[in-house]
Amino acid sequence: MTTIRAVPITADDFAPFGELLTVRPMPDKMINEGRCERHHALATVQRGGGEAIISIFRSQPVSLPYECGLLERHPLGSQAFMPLGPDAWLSVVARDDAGRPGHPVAFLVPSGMGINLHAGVWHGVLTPLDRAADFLVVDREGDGVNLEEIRIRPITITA
Ligand SMILES: NC(=O)N[C@@H](O)C(=O)O
Ligand code: NI
Repeated sequence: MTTIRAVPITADDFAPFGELLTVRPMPDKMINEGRCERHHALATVQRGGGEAIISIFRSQPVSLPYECGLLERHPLGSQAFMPLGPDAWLSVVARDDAGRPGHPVAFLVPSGMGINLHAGVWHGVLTPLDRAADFLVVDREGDGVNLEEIRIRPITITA
C-alpha cells in the first residue's frame, strides 16, 4: 500500500492544479466607501460553453489516515470549493499521465481557504476532515459528459 503524507498547501505547489481562494496580502481595490477590500479575480471559472453554477456541498468527513482509491476529473469545466465553516480540509490531486492520474499529492488546506481546480485536473472527491462541513461550490452545468472517474491502486494519506 502506497502511503503519502499530506502537506500544507501553497500557491506555487498547487499552481499545476489550480488556484487558491484566499485573500491576498493587499486588496486589489477598496470599495463600498472604503469599508470593504476587494480581492479581485482570484480565479477564473472555466465553463466550456456551459453555465457556471453555484451549489452547496454538505459533506460527511474523512479522517487521517485516509485511504483514497478513486479519482475523478471534470474535462469541461473548473470546480471551486470554498469552505463555509472554520475547519481545515484535505485536497487530493494528481497530474495527468497519458490519460490516467500520476502520483497523487495530498494537500492540507487551512481554515477559511478554498481552491479552484482547473478543468481536467484529477482530484479526489471533497474531503472535509473530522467534522461534516458545508462548501460553496462553483462549477459547470451544461451539455457533454463532465465527470470522468477512475479507480486507482489505493493510497493511504497520513497527517
Ligand atoms: N461529483 C461531484 O459533484 N463532486 C465531485 O466533483 C467532487 O469533486 O467532490
Ligand atoms: Ni469534482
